[in-house]
Amino acid sequence: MAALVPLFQVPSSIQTSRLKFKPILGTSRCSVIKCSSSSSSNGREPSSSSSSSSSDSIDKDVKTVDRILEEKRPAELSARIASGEFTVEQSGFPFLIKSGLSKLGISRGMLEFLFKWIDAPKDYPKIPEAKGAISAIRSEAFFVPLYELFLTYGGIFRLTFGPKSFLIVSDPSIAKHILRDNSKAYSKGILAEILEFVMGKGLIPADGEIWRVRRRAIVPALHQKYVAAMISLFGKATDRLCQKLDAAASNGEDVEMESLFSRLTLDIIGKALFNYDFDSLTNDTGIVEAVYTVLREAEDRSVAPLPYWDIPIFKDISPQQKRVTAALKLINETLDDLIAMCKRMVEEEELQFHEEYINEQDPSILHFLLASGDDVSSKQLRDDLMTMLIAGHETSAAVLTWTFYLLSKEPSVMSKLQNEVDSVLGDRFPTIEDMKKLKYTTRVINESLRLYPQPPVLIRRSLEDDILGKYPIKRDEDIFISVWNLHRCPNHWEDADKFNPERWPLDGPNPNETNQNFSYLPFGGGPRKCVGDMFATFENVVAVTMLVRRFNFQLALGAPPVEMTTGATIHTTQGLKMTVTRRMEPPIMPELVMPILKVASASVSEVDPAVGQEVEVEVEVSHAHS
Ligand code: HEM
Repeated sequence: MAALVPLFQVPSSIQTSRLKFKPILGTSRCSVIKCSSSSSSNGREPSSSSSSSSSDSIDKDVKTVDRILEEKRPAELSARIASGEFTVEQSGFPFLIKSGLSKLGISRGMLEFLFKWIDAPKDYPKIPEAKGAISAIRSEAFFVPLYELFLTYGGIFRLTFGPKSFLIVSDPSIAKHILRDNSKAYSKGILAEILEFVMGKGLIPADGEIWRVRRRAIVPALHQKYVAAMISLFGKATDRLCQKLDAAASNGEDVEMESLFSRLTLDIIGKALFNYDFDSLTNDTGIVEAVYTVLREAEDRSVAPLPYWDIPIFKDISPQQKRVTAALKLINETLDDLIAMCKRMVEEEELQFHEEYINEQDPSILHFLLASGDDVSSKQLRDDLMTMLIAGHETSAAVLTWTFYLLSKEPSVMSKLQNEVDSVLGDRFPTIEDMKKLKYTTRVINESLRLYPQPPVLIRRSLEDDILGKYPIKRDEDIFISVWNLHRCPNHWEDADKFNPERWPLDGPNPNETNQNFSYLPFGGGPRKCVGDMFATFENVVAVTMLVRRFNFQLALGAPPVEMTTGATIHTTQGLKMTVTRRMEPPIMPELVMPILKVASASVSEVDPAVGQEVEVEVEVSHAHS
């Protein structure tokens, strides 16, 4: 979730002109995120296959300029730091006394002890500070100019707009410190404030004791057997989408994939969380509309220049706010009904609760929580369900959207992917056993998550003074950890902007924040790491495999350019319009076998909520029937 409010709260009158946030690299660095609607880049004649020598040489020139600029940038920064621009000068009375005592032979250790409290902050270098024109970042997804600033100012810098300032972190070791090693010293800050209206004290915004108790209750619900059982749910839901695409392919209609992916993942998460079929791929019922009203409001609040929702009279008379209140009421009532119904089911059940408990009729997380005897108020349960509904819906939809966008730009990756799917699945529904075999598909998802992390920024607030890298910080600092920057850092990644699933060896471990030492953190890290990482990975793998084995996807002719905008996750500005065609040579036809209670093993990284430690576990997965 990216709450961006503060970036946009400062009036332009207090901007300084010392540094303009003008992208230094020109457009080439960002070309991967744009495609024009002209015929050469609409996916029918992918630009990557063009081999004209003049464009090659232009490409080379651009790369050389990029490289020179990239090499120059650290040098410029070093020169600015060396010039003392970012360093507080050592002057004043305490400094004079200290240097006098030093000359008298007092040891350095003793001096440091004596002067610790007087000049501690001044002994440290000052965090590089970027000040600038807000207009420059308003025009595009806010994390793109943050990337340019990162190249200039380094792995941690302060972004200042008048009286407000934020620390932007793009250094893996500092990210590790905040998220894992000293996570207790950080809260969710602004994020919790913005999401309160919809998530209450749910797991994402919650901090402290409430978070600890709820995390302990919820993590066990996503056990291996549950995730395995979800595979068939993913398959059935994607099959409904395939039917829709089949009709579009027959009629020669283009489809807007971003909204279809949003509906697919809403249908999945509704069933997975509380056994409710939104059926949003087929119907626009009141509840589906209510969910979208609330989701859009959460995103609008994230980018609002001021907290309009708190203005006393406005919030009562604004039609949009009235719609939000009505939508929340409908969702809450629906959730209350579902909770009540599930409670009755659990009461009537001959319950033998155990670690991998699962109810065959209703394998939902809600059922697990109630069966576990989780002592929780209905309000808290509602907050948790709503949190997971949002967390598990928008993120997966965004991953699928950008994966298909990337695939449409790289036909060679698409055909390699289709080959794997044909040979592993044919036209059968995927099973849990297939998840281990679909290695290239998983790498495609890994790589898509590297280029388009969802969310692109993690938000924290310091609860106490701390030291980040070599810089001391005070409590109440708002911090944005830019996963976008970490995932595209040119020093860490070769050809950082290139969609290249081959960068992850097929026989290597599944990349995660632990084995990539916090340079790659698609699901966060530390005790607050995503609880749905395995669920989401399998969901994406199932959806991708089932779609690409039946269809080819190309950007539609004349479609608007695919550009990014930020809400909670990275959205497109105008949708992802694609032409879908049935594959010419369909794979060997159906062996619709769904094995019952087979056993497979999977390796996942999990955080023990009790101790907040990452552990790599090898687990047995019992696969429930389809
Ligand atoms: C591809 C899909 C997904 C991505 C990329 C993703 C990513 C993330 C990330 C980066 C965080 C850490 C946030 C932070 O540290 O501030 C997170 C937290 C969380 N995610 Fe996911 N997520 C996905 C799917 C899901 C699903 C399917 C669920 C639920 C079934 C889920 C539930 C949660 C929850 C509850 C948290 C908060 C955990 C805590 O604070 O203890 N996510 N997710």
